Amino acid sequence: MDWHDYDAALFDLDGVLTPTAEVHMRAWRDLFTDYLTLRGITDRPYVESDYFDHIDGKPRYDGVRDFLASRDLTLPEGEPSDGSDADTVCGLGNRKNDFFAAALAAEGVEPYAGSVALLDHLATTGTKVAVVSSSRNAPAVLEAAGLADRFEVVVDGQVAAEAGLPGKPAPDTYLEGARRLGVEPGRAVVFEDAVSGVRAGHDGGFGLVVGVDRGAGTDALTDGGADRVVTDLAELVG
Ligand SMILES: O=P(O)(O)OC[C@H]1O[C@@H](O)[C@H](O)[C@@H](O)[C@@H]1O
Repeated sequence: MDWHDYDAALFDLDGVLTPTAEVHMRAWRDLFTDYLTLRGITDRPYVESDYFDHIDGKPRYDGVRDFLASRDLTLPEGEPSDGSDADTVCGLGNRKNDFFAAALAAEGVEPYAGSVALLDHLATTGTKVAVVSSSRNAPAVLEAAGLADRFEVVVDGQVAAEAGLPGKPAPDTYLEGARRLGVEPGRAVVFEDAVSGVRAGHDGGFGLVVGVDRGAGTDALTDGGADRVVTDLAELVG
């Protein structure tokens, strides 16, 4: 990998820089297992592949809506300010966030060592870096992981909602990250562990889309638009 071929690297956060995709995954499992059980829906319980097929990488309320649609269920949209007990798309998403916040507070977060090694390397090559995450928790996770100071540009779920940008798999948040860095998408590399995210990078016309396989699978990431797939970002050092 010759980093002089590129001006910037845009990183997804959960599952790329920090192992928090797993924390989100558990929170979604707890939410939907409770939800389906309480409603007596037992014919198709929540299973692990539901996360990768319907939720992974998408903004909070899109994840709720898309999972419910997989079970032919719909709920009123509600408002982001809905309490976590509201039977709305936003209420369920906020309930999931209660599970996520509790786990983050209890467990803390350490970044992936290989990802830190790549960030250290990019600091020496002068490559610009940004975080592009669907999560509204991205600033808190970056802070908890000790990575916040490394990124001047962070396009997170809250920023996207305020700017009216559609979330992944739409390319808009990655394009906004490149715009804020002042680089052409064709000269930037996207790092993503979710199929929705590699699709966003591919459709945004980025110079290279790297799939990071943390469980989605090489085939799914390649089919989604990844140009190459790695299991650790240290593979891209030097
Ligand atoms: O609910 P939040 O923190 O805004 O996160 C939304 C999504 O953020 C993404 O980064 C994760 O891959 C998803 O699993 C998560 O659901």
